[in-house]
Amino acid sequence: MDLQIRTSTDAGFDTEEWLHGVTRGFLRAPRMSAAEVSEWLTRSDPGRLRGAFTDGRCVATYRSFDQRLTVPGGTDVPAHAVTGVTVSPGHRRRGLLTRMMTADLAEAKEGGEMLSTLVAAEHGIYGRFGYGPAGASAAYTVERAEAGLAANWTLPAEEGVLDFYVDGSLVRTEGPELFERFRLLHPGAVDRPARWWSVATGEVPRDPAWREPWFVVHRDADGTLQGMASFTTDRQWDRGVPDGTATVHWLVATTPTAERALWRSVLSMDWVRRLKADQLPPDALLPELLPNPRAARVTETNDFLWLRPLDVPAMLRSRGYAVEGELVLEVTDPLGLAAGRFLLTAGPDGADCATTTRAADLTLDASALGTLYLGDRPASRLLTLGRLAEETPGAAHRADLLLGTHRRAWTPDVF
Ligand SMILES: CC(=O)SCCNC(=O)CCNC(=O)[C@H](O)C(C)(C)COP(=O)(O)OP(=O)(O)OC[C@H]1O[C@@H](n2cnc3c(N)ncnc32)[C@H](O)[C@@H]1OP(=O)(O)O
Repeated sequence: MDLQIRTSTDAGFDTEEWLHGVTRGFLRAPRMSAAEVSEWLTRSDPGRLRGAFTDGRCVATYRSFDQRLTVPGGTDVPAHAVTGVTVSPGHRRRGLLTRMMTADLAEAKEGGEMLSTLVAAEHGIYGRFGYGPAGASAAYTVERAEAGLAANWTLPAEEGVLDFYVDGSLVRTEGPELFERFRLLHPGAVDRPARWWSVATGEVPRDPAWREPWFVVHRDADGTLQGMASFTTDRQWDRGVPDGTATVHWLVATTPTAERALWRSVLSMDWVRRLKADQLPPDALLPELLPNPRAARVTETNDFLWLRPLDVPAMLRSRGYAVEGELVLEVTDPLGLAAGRFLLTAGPDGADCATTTRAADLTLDASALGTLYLGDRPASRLLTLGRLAEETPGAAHRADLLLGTHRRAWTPDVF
């Protein structure tokens, strides 16, 4: 049967059928409702869509779009984000993903993009395309009885004000500006498009099981918004017997005071006996914000953000470095997009990076460089794992010092 890969700019690309292909591919529903289709088409930045069509049906989907990514040093850089990758079970392992991804990455390179990002559904899929795990996420559970919080805990007036039960419209109005301040504090964080806020506050059509979350905000003593959190409790659902679990879906705070106030406020609520949060960094402050840090347990950790270099000099020049140093990197690349030998000269005042003929200090592939870029895993760890080779003795340790960061890279949102 005739099968064609089309991009959204090609004649005959059926966007509605492409959307059905995505929901099928992630086993969400055989079809999207008409309201959901219309909402997606009117509110979303479609980006660049690719799909494989046969007999009017979309059997493979792929989407890339423009994103902003925070890098070490607290600046944000443009990223070529990839999402919505699906191939229907009857068409897998025939190279459809390979065809869509290699074409898209070649176009991104051609268009001057410096790096590509994605959240990998499974660990084994994207390494072959030059992506490496670049950050991590962790799920936490806190037992209130063990946390050591006073029964009558309230926020001291000098630490600001907590406002509970705020409306979704306030979150949509004030949340984006707060989030822009917050995300520049966290390498690995990505921007939230306008649609993100509409979905998170229930402004767009949701499935019938969806429950509106609670929102709580923190303002400092000067009245400036410094934090915001969204959570639901098991009392909101009609199923099972509630056991007092509150699930924090997201919590953004621009000061330690706001962060402490928000975590403690949810844990101190009547009816709440346990707090769960699935999408935190592995080095989250949460445990140490509690009188008894042992009350917070990591229940799961995962790689989350994956990163693929496209323009090595541009991306290494764009991030910050805490110490002075020089490094020559020999980068290999199965797709030939980022290969070359590069000299990085960096320090607190800025960085330069260009191709060089000097002897290499480290040899590594594009995927390993993707892993190193945000500083989440040290080069010496990759050396031990056999993911890079040291050509100059001590070079991996020098790379640790140059590329290392004081907090782990963390992406708060799925995209
Ligand atoms: C960024 C995101 O959107 S993540 C979401 C990813 N999507 C999903 O998880 C939905 C369910 N899965 C799928 O739709 C498909 O299995 C996909 C998209 C992961 C793979 O699509 P395919 O068209 O089958 O991939 P393709 O045929 O190009 O395979 C390329 C290579 O990757 C390998 N591969 C594909 N999927 C996997 C996997 N899940 N784990 C390990 N290896 C994999 C293949 O074996 C093949 O290797 P080979 O060339 O050595 O034989």
